[in-house]
Amino acid sequence: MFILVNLKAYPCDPIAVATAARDVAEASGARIGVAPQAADLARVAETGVETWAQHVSPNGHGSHTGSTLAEAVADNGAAGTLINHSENRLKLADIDGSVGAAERAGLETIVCANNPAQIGAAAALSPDAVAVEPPELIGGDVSVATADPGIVEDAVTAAEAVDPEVDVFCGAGVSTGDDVDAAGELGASGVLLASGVAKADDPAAVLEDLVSGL
Ligand SMILES: O=C(CO)COP(=O)(O)O
Repeated sequence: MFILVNLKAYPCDPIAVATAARDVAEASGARIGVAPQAADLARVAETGVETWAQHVSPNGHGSHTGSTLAEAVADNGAAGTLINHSENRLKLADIDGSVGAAERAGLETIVCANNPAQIGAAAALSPDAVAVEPPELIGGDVSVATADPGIVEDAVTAAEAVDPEVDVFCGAGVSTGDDVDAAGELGASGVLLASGVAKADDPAAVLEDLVSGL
């Protein structure tokens, strides 16, 4: 299971979380990534943790003010990028463009989607993974695997029908090792989470619990 911690724009210390994630990953052998704000990518990557961007733009170099260039993200140490997070939704053509830009820059890609129908559409763009995150469960206390297990199973089925090579992750409300285990039992091969770690008093303790069943 891949555990990707999305720091969003939470007011946490990205270096403290990244250092804790690196240490827990090394001690446990689990794969843990951290996705900080774009401006923090290089500092987070310097900790040695697997570093992800929260977004890349569909465009390449040129007159595109305000872009997050996939090439710049890769040059600053990111291994991969989220695309189309529920809080940063893109048009279909731009999701396609961002997947292409990320792949040209050598980044791994996870395209987020709200429901199984969108998961099927996202899988058709051939990212490395898709992630189902019901918006109403994001930031809540109950994990998607508990609150709506059917949406995870249906997302796995939808992606499999389009492209069996595309991994399926899930996210929203994930904060414990039991949540990670439940997601795996439903067919997910990774989880995205944010508030459970970014808002924790002791992120290292939460990360240790998250990997405890792996
Ligand atoms: O949006 C998410 C991860 O990308 C999930 O957020 P929470 O873990 O805070 O529910």
